[in-house]
Amino acid sequence: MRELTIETPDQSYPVYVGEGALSKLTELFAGPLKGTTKLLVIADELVASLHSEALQQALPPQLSCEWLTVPNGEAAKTFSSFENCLTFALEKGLDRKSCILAFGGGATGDLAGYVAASYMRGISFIQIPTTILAHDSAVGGKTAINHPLGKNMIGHFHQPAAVVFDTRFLQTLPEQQVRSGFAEVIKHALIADPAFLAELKANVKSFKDLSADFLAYCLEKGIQIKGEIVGKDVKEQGVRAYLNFGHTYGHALEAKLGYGRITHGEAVAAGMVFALHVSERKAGLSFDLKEFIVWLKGLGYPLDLNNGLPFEELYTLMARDKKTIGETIRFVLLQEVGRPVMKEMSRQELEEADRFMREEAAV
Ligand SMILES: NC(=O)c1ccc[n+]([C@@H]2O[C@H](COP(=O)([O-])OP(=O)(O)OC[C@H]3O[C@@H](n4cnc5c(N)ncnc54)[C@H](O)[C@@H]3O)[C@@H](O)[C@H]2O)c1
Ligand SMILES: O=C(O)C(=O)C[C@@H](O)[C@H](O)[C@H](O)COP(=O)(O)O
Ligand SMILES: [Zn+2]
Repeated sequence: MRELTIETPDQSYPVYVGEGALSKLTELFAGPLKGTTKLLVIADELVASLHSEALQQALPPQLSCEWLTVPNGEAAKTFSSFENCLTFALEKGLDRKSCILAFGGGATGDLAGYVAASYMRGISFIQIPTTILAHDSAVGGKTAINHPLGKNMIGHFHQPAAVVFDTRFLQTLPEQQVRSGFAEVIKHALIADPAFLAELKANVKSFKDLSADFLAYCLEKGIQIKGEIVGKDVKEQGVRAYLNFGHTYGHALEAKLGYGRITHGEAVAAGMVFALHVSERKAGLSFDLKEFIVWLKGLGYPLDLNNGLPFEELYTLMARDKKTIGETIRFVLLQEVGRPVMKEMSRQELEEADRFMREEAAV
C-alpha cells in the first residue's frame, strides 16, 4: 500500500492506495478524525452486496454506524437519491461531527460527497472507492448530481478528509468497468505525461491480462497527475480544466443517450478522439490518431456513440458545458501530448469533428 498526499492551499489529505488500505480507517478515526460522533456509509447497492462485510470489519467498533444503500451506478446521481440521503441523515441524527463514508464507484462518491457538502452546510467525508475510474473521481473534491439538461450540473467543491482506496475491491469489477476506468488513466497520460502514454500503449493490449502491479502503477500515476493539477487550481479557474479533456463531447453523449446507458469512460474515450482530431487542426498537435483509434478499438472502446444522434442536440448540450463562457464553447485541446491548451470553438469546427466521429473514427 502507498500513501500519496493531495495538497491544496487550504487543506491536505492522504490517499491510501493498495491492498489492505481499509486498515487505515481505524487510524484516521483515532487521529485526524478523532471526535467523530457517528458514521454514515452511503453505499452503492451492488458494492454493498459484494463487499459490505469487508468494510464493516474495518470500521472502528466504538463508533455507531448507519448504512444506506443507493441505486448502483449513475442512477444514484439524482435529486431524489440526494434527498433520500439527506432525509436519512436527519432521521438518524447525524450532527456536524458526523462523517460520511462514500462506498462505491464515482457515481456513489459524487453523490455522497455532495450530501456531505450540503448536510448542515458541510460535514466531513471519506472516499472509499471501488472502481478503477475512481482513482480520478475520489480525488479532488468535485461532487455532483446530474440534471436532465447536463452532467454534474448541481454540486459543490468539497474535499474528502481522506481517500481509502483498497484495490482488493477491484477484483470483482466487470471488464466493461475496467475499460471505463482506464479511459481516465489514458486521459491523465495524454494531458500530462507522454512517457506514461507510451507505457500504456506498450503494456495494455487487452484488459484480460492486466497485471495487478501494472494496474497499481497506473492508479498511482493517475492520482499523482490529478493531485498536482488540483493542488494548483482547486475550483477550476484555470489549469484544472485540463482534467476535463474529452469531457465536453463525452458529457453531451452521456446526457443525450441517457445517464448510465453508456459508461462515463466510454463517453470520455470518444470525447478524447473528438478532441484529438480538433487538436490536430487547431492546436498544432502532431499525433498518430489513426494508430490511437486502432488501439482504443482493440481495447473495446465503442467510438460510434453519436450514431443516430442529431448534431444539433449534441451542440445544445455542449453549449451548456461548464467551461462555456457566455455563448462561447471552450474545449481542452492538446498542442502536444502533455501540453494542453484551452481554445474557443466555432459551431462549424464542432460539426466537422462530429462528422469525423461518424464517418471515420467509428468505421
Ligand atoms: N468527481 C470527479 O472528479 C469525477 C471524476 C471522474 C468521474 N466522475 C463521475 O464518476 C462516475 C463514474 O464512476 P464509475 O465509473 O466508478 O462508475 P459507477 O460508480 O457508476 O460504477 C460503475 C458500475 O460498477 C459497479 N461497481 C462498482 N464497484 C464495483 C466492484 N468493486 N465490483 C463490481 N462492480 C462494481 C457499480 O455498481 C456500477 O454498476 C460518473 O458519474 C462520472 O461523472 C467524477
Ligand atoms: O476533476 C476534474 O476537474 C475533472 O474534470 C475530472 C473528470 O474526469 C470528471 O469527470 C469530472 O467530474 C468532470 O467535471 P465537470 O466539471 O465537467 O462536471
Ligand atoms: Zn471524467
